[in-house]
Amino acid sequence: MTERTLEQDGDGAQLDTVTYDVVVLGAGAVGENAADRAGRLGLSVLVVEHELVGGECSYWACMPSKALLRPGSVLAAARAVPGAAELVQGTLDPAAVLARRDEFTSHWDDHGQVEWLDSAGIALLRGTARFTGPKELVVEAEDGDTRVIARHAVIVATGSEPTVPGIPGLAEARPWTSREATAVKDVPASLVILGGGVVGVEMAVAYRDLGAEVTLLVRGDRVLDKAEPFASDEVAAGLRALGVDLRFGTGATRVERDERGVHLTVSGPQGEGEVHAEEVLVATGRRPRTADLGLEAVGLEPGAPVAVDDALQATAVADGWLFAVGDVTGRTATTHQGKYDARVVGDVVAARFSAGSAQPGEGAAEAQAAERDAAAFTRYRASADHVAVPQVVFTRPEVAWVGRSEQEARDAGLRVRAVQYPIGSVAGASVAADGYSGTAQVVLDEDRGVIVGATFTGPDAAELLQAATIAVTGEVPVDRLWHAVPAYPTVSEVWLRLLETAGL
Ligand SMILES: Cc1cc2nc3c(=O)[nH]c(=O)nc-3n(C[C@H](O)[C@H](O)[C@H](O)COP(=O)(O)OP(=O)(O)OC[C@H]3O[C@@H](n4cnc5c(N)ncnc54)[C@H](O)[C@@H]3O)c2cc1C
Ligand SMILES: NC(=O)c1ccc[n+]([C@@H]2O[C@H](COP(=O)([O-])OP(=O)(O)OC[C@H]3O[C@@H](n4cnc5c(N)ncnc54)[C@H](O)[C@@H]3O)[C@@H](O)[C@H]2O)c1
Repeated sequence: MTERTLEQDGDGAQLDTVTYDVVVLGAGAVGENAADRAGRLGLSVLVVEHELVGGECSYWACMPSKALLRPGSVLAAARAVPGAAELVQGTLDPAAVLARRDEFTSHWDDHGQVEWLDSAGIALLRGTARFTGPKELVVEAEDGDTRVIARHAVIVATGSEPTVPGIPGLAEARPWTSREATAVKDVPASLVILGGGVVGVEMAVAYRDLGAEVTLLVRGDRVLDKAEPFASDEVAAGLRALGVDLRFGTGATRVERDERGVHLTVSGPQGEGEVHAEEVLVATGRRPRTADLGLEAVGLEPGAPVAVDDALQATAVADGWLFAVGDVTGRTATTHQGKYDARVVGDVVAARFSAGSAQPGEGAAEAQAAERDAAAFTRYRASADHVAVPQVVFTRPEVAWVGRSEQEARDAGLRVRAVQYPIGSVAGASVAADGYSGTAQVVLDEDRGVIVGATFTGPDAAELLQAATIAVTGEVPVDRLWHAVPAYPTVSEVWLRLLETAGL
């Protein structure tokens, strides 16, 4: 049910007031999914968005970055197969790559996503939302402010934004963040990247493929510090093979920009030095977008993540009306995992506050009871976040992992054994590419006889991941996995080799 009224604000001005059952802040991929499911049993849902419907992933993150990376990977795949390789001459066509990227971002036009919201019966209010109290917000827009009241629940899905370290001169040097890197119109001749996390390594590959000279400064001693160490080493070797100037133990201490580009004073194992480039990309992590959200009006700390439980309910706010999901929680940092949480929070909100149920034959009271008493791994609890989060890094080699690394498993007190196999040794890999190079590893829980983590590197490693995610999430005993026969000759035959190596 939706209501619209005109009220007077403190200055006597007329203020449009709208009331919805559920209000979602942020129409990124995560907010859209949460809104969709929250409304499925008849609750009225409003989404507030101050930029583009579709959020970061559609316009400045997943989609454009993968559009920039894919052509280089296709070229490399063709070059690894004699017969095709001879026909692949020269390098990428940057203009064509950027044109295809523009198609992926719908030229930064969100009308297609707005149509989807309409078709799903979700209302959209454009403007910047700020809490004024529990279940109450003001949405500021150019054509005036609107007071928004949530009858039952507010779901915060405002995402995250890049951090820019306080290196002297960096902010004034107009650095790129992931936004500029993914929306680039002209490929610079040279790029220096700060940070060896996911954005840093993916953009190093993309810009090298597009013809730029790339320098990657990593303050620690490895890239991708959340990956298994062997995967970090393989990505580092891959970057160097592509011609990236990869420097470990190195940070920028000062940055200046003039008409020739950016000039960084860097400090590393060889002492102080200088790096010059046309542009500098800051890829040093992200923070939740909560600084200007009026969180203080509901007793939360502005700028901090909104902490939530497995039902995605805010843990520090009374009365069970506030929920949060996606990057803003600090709990997930990828679109797929944020959307998983969004499905959970949507179902939780729908069950708690609707007069109906999504389950055939189940009434509202039963749905509420089912949600209230929900155990882990039911549709009402985001349980996979703790044990089975998948991540793919689209470098060359690709890296894909799920669940716990060997070290994380040991730190959690599990008695584990890591089992590795070189993927290039299976018949399917030798068909896929000459000189296929990659590694598969599973982390076996010796006490329970199940896989608690897996990592794959190599061409198209991403496509090996879902089988591992199913094994980890389903806690499939390895004795039973033995009977999941991989087809011959596919790369998936590495599963058989892993199990044999484990002793089956
Ligand atoms: C370069 C890059 C590449 C990535 N690649 C991948 C990938 O390949 N795969 C993957 O799974 N993940 C990837 N990610 C991560 C992924 O982009 C994020 O996890 C995802 O976008 C988070 O979605 P979200 O809906 O939580 O936030 P967002 O997408 O940031 O959406 C939040 C929305 O809220 C709006 N908003 C914020 N504050 C307000 C306010 N006060 N009022 C109104 N609206 C507001 C914003 O405008 C935005 O539209 C990548 C990230 C980056 C930076
Ligand atoms: N393929 C994907 O799924 C994908 C792709 C890109 C980004 N993302 C998501 O986006 C998020 C943000 O990516 P990101 O790469 O910005 O963050 P990140 O946390 O992955 O990496 C940031 C890196 O910068 C380093 N760093 C931090 N401060 C620094 C400083 N002052 N100087 C030098 N280095 C510094 C950190 O040690 C870390 O290695 C990630 O959590 C990731 O999950 C996902």
